[in-house]
Amino acid sequence: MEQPVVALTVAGSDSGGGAGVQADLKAFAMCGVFGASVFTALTAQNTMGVKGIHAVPRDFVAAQLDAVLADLPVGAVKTGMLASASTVELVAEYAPRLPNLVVDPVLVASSGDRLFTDSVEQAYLTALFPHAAVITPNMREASVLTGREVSTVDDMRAAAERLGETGAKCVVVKGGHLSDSSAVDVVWRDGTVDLVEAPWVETRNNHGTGCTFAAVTAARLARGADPKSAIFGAKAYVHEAIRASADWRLGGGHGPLGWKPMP
Ligand SMILES: Nc1ncnc2c1ncn2[C@@H]1O[C@H](COP(=O)(O)OP(=O)(O)OP(=O)(O)O)[C@@H](O)[C@H]1O
Ligand SMILES: Cc1ncc(COP(=O)(O)O)c(N)n1
Repeated sequence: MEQPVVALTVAGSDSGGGAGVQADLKAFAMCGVFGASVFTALTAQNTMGVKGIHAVPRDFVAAQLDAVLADLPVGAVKTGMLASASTVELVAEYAPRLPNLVVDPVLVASSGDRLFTDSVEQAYLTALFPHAAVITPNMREASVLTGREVSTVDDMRAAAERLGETGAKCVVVKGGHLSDSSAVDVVWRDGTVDLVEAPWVETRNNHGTGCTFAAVTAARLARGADPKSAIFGAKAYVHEAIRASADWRLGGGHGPLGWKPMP
């Protein structure tokens, strides 16, 4: 009998259900992958913003990682909100045991609220990125991480090349914050750059797009896809999921994405 493929998310809880672990597990399920979850933080959050963060102590993040890795055949790992430099460093220590590691360097929520309790940029750049199969900063995160403005596709390309110097095998700079008629992401791999595009969907329901993109990438890597096809599949899935909820009015702020099973 065929056994399920397993992916693991290491991320924060979004009490509003749109982002974080809640979004990741939904995306894994839509890709036919069983999801395990290590919580790094609880957030008191809704579509309007982040009201509070309660970080999980480092030792208990480690205990969760130990429990999952000792028992389940994890095929890929996605990290989201890691909440503190200490947790970023902890995940880096575990990285040799984390296959197909997709790092979404979450710094700020779509509401503009900070999602970390101290300065995590350096820990991402020097400790975690060198272990990553794919990293997925958005434009704002790429700007913070490179110390340069990222507001055009050329800037995204330059940022992707610079972030490739950290040792990450593949870099996706996501363009969800480009005001354009098309949603363009820049994919850097082995010194070559590709653009991946989808039509722009006019909606305010974009809470969790980044989490979902990285989770689908990890799910597809776990199922054996190569990085490029995993990323192109994630782009197609996110487009469909945004379309599925484009007309919803759930909550007073940035609403969540819908879902759609993906072969
Ligand atoms: N309105 C939209 N229409 C089509 N694609 C979109 C839209 N908004 C975002 N995307 C796509 O969703 C993916 C995630 O991009 P985005 O830049 O929003 O990430 P993010 O800022 O990390 O997400 P989040 O809002 O969850 O933090 C990218 O592929 C981006 O192009
Ligand atoms: C727990 C958690 N993880 C990640 C995000 C980023 O998602 P978004 O930028 O869509 O708010 C979030 N808001 N909350």
